[in-house]
Amino acid sequence: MKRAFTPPAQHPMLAAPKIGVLLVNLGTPDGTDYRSVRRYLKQFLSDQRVIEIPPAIWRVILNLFILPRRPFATGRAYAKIWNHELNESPLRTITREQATQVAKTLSGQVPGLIVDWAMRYGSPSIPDKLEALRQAGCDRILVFGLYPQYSATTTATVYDEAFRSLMNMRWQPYLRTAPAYHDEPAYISALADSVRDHIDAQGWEPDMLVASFHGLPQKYLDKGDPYHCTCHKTARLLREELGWAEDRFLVTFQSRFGPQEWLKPYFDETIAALPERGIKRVMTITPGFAADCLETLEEIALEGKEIFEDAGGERYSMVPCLNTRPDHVAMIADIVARELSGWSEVQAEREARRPEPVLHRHAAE
Ligand SMILES: C=CC1=C(C)c2cc3[nH]c(cc4nc(cc5[nH]c(cc1n2)c(C)c5CCC(=O)O)C(CCC(=O)O)=C4C)c(C)c3C=C
Ligand SMILES: [Fe+2]
Ligand SMILES: [Fe+2]
Repeated sequence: MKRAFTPPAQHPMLAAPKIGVLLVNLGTPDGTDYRSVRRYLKQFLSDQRVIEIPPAIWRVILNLFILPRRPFATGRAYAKIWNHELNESPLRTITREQATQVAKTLSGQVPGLIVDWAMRYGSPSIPDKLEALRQAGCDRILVFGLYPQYSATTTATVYDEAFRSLMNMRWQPYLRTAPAYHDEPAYISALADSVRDHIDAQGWEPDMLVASFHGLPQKYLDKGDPYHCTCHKTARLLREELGWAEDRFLVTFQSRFGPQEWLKPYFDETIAALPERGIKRVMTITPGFAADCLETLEEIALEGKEIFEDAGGERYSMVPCLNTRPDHVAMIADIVARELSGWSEVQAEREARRPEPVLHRHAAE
């Protein structure tokens, strides 16, 4: 006689299967106070993809020389750009809004899709969000690093963390990662349109457009990180899309950290030297950042203006990051849709087969 199978009480019940998308940016502290910034910096700067000094030596330097002091200065910098209304950093506000907008854009296109967001450092964390997506029924998840230019220090560490999170799951979702998009035509044209829109809004033409990318230690380029080359490719494509001459466009690298040599030319030195060459009206753009953050709002918009004006510059303005511009949201949504190829068809079939949400059932039942 056939006996009915009784699943154990703790047997997982699976919600109707769905597809998840997790947009991930770098991260940010929970507050501007010493403790919050220290916690964030400790996690960030303990990442061996970011700091390649042997861990035993680096731990001593980090704990004795960096963490006792740097959180004060970094906290003061965050305080200048903090979103007081929501009590969070602009990077967090913008990333959340990007996820909401991408979800809206794709809602009619891909059935059963959940779009969420996470931060590589700080909260909400990648493991927490992957677990939440799994709980919501996502058995296939696309992780999308919000970095236009691939670097081991950014893109790779996001994907490392995502795969590491799966190590703790008994029932893993299937994971895909989205490629960086430094030369996507839609990204380049959104950048060019953002420059044109900014010039219109400001009502003046710059003598020079300075494209500033976050720096890396020169050593990482020497060891094979492709980031430097892809930054230059983005910049060249942007200049060509704008139709500007080479002498009206510069590429620089910002945000040096530590005493070693970083990618050159350095942003601060470059803009300080422009006024004496007669270049008095400058606009800056930061194509390497998908969202405005400390590095753009404080370092480029505020500090950069001060450096340029102290050196005799007359007009200075930063083109905002692509943030939630409709062309940026559409570009992200298009890449997501492309990278879900195959999965969206499977999902459409699942939806067609199953009008009602179905709980997990055993074949023997
Ligand atoms: C966009 C690409 C980025 C690369 C490449 C990158 C490399 C990199 N960064 C540090 C050290 C710091 N970065 C900090 C802030 C920060 N970095 C990025 C992006 C890239 N970093 C962003 C978007 C932000 C801002 C986050 C926000 O909340 O707004 C900081 C913290 C601030 C400070 O204390 O100065 C540090 C430190 C290294 C060492 C590195 C490559 C090796
Ligand atoms: Fe950084
Ligand atoms: Fe290069």
